[in-house]
Amino acid sequence: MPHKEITRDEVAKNNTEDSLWFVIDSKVYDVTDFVDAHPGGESVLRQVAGTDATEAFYNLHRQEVLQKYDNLRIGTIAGETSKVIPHKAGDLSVVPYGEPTWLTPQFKSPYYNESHRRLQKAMRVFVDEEVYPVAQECEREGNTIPQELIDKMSKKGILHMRLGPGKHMHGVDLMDGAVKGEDFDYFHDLIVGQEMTRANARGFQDGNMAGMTISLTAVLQFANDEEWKNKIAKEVFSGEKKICLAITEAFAGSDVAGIRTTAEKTADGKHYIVNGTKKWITNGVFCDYFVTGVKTEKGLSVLLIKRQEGLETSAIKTSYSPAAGTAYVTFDNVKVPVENLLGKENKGLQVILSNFNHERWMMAGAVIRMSRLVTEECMKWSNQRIVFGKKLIEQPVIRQKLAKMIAHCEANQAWIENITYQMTLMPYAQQATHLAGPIGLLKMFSTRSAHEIADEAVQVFGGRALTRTGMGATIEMFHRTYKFDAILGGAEEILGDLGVRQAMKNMPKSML
Ligand code: HEM
Repeated sequence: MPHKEITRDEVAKNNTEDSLWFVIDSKVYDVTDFVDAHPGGESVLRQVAGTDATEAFYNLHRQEVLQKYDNLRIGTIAGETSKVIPHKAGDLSVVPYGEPTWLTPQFKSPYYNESHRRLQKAMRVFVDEEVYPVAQECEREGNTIPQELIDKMSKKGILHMRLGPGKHMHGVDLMDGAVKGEDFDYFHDLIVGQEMTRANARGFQDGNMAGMTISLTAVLQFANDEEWKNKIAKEVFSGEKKICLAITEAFAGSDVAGIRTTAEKTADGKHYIVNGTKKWITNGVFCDYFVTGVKTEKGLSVLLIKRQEGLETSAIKTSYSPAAGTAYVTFDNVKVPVENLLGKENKGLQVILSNFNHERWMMAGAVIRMSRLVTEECMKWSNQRIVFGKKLIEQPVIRQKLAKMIAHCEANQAWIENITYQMTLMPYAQQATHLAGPIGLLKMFSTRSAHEIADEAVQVFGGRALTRTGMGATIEMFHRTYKFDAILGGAEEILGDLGVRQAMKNMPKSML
């Protein structure tokens, strides 16, 4: 039926109570039975009955609406072809600046090779087909990630990849052979993070194993028993068990040393007894293991604590979706075997700090990608929306806003690629010495950019940026949630300060 050819005269005749047709982009829609269900109301559809409603439609809707309601399409106008480009899974954006330069055909990049391109393609298809629909539903309904998606990601090696390069990748099949585990580098890592962000659901983005990416690393690097480490890693990488990082407390956020949860050794020296609370614990609601910062006799220590009697979690309501599984965690005389100590007793700060750089770099990558998605939305909207009788893009003030947004996106992507390149050449310990500062500054700047971009995007979209559904949904979410990137993993001010302090360590002692 949809392939039927229909003339414009025929469409024009169907403008009655009993038969309501119109044309959008050379395709004919019969909305007779849809009028009652149309979220925008019945009268607006009757006004365009029998006519070409392309302009009216695109002034108010996203292209995806037509894909969703494709069952209303009854044919095409004889002799005409569609001008709208429908999105297919895996497609690159055709909007200028909608992709970073390395994914733009007319530009070259020194950083990416064929395996990066293969991985990008495979990830784009996977995110479009598998992650996006689940992410959107979880974000909307406030549900945490379904096991089915975790299992699919585990099979594709995505859980392994989220931890970055390392021994845990050796021999692992990644996206059906897109890249060998042994060859996986920080550019592959950047690609995975940036592609996953495109699911465009900020609460879900953290709910999608963010806890694992910042806590399992501590087990892999600091477990004191190889066999025990391998058992935990296997459980988590298979998706059977979930793990998160429990450091922050009501008493201490960026000020890690200020935590008050205690771990006292039992008289026989075989256990720690843990008491205290943790706040803002991403994924805590559904996790089996908690990599927990505790106060021991002479300093900070880190313990892997299993969910058990005495350990309770409750959901915290935040400004993003409960899909993140953000928890308040209480420990009441929780008994933990001493074998669960990560690193050395009282030397926990090193364990906690060791993963900060990767976490911050990863967060910067994500917010930079999300900023681009928002900029792309603004480019599309400005080109589509008619106000005061002309396209929004024809207003110089709008072009100024877009120029600013694009400049922020391009500057940040170029900076993160430069830092990523340095990371590929430095062992982890050297990264801490030379890159903790630049990564701190990058994260600070990328969230300052997000602040500017969110602000401008709301002005471009107007009222639609204030509603959670419809054309402005992406902007509404970004404006409501970009602060998670500005606070989590170290607040902007702390990171800026870290960057300058680290720079001053290399300042020559003599006056210059
Ligand atoms: C097959 C054709 C159509 C479908 C499937 C459709 C579907 C929808 C949907 C799902 C929404 C909710 C908002 C969103 O998700 O974007 C909506 C809103 C709306 N629609 Fe339609 N629509 C169609 C055609 C039209 C046409 C031709 C007009 C004529 C002007 C129209 C006017 C509106 C209005 C005024 C709103 C409210 C927009 C807002 O609040 O910003 N629709 N429509």
